[in-house]
Amino acid sequence: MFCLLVLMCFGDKLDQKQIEEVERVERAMLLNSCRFNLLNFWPRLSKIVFPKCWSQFLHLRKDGEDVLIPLIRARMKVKEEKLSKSNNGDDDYILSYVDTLLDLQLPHEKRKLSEDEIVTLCNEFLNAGIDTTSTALHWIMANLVKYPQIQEKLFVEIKGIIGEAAEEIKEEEVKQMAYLIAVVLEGLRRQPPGHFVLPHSVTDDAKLGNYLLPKNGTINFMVAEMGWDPKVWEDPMAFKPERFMGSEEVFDITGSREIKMMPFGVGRRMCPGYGFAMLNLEYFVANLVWKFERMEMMLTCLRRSSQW
Ligand code: HEM
Repeated sequence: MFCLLVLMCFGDKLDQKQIEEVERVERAMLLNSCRFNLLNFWPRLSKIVFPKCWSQFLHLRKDGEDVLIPLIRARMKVKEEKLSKSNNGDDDYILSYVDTLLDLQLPHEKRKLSEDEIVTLCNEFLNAGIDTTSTALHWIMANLVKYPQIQEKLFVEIKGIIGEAAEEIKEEEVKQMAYLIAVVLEGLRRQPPGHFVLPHSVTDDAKLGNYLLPKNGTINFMVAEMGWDPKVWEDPMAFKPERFMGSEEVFDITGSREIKMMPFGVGRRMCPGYGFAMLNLEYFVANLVWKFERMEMMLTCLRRSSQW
């Protein structure tokens, strides 16, 4: 997952050492982010009140820049070389996240992003996309191990669509697998990777039931509890993908019609990576179930043949 996101971010396959460096700086930033939140309360004052925390933040930030800026500059060079080539329709060039950031023109300020801003956006992209997806994948696979009958049903669906001989399930095939999609949705309902969204604030005084939400007040949402609400979900703590089956339409995870769960948030600030995350989860779950079940079958045959 990490290598995939790094490839999408920088467009080049990095070597193991570079990947490890990116992982080290991203992890350090992520693990310390709660502590550094302290500095947000009153930024000018908190720098003075918490000097140790501030200097650790600057140190980690500098460490991150030292690792990411050379990768961004290398990408800039590759992009310039590509532009200078007469043949522009060149084939193995992958458009990366950094490419789009380098092209971006801020409409109001009429300027491009600075290197510093690009580093921040790459940090956000990598930190927001990696642990969320891998945590969801871990939980879904754990449920499939716990409930072999669900795994079996999924295996039968996959076999029916791709045929017994196929080695790998492709991107376009996973979208035909209704039960697979239901398994992924049930995983995100039952164990959403984030129990909250990012902090939001109300732009005006608002009333919610008997409560007043004052203008600029920070609010958040109990994402996990929404998915476990017995008024909305029957037997909410059970893992039952079937609850997402039986309707003609695919469940609306964006909450644009009604909000029954919101693992990716909803509205304008909803996770921009939700389509990619869903595809990743469907792809990995399907291929893991397919490969390991087939491997298990082969091992059983081998075991049997050795007994004969
Ligand atoms: C299962 C996987 C994922 C889950 C559950 C998830 C969930 C979320 C949630 C709850 C938010 C906050 C939304 C809000 O505050 O209203 C968010 C924000 C965000 N996500 Fe995801 N996410 C996932 C995967 C990804 C991936 C793969 C990417 C990128 C490739 C990504 C990029 C982002 C970014 C950049 C933001 C910040 C958006 C902003 O500041 O407005 N996420 N995500």
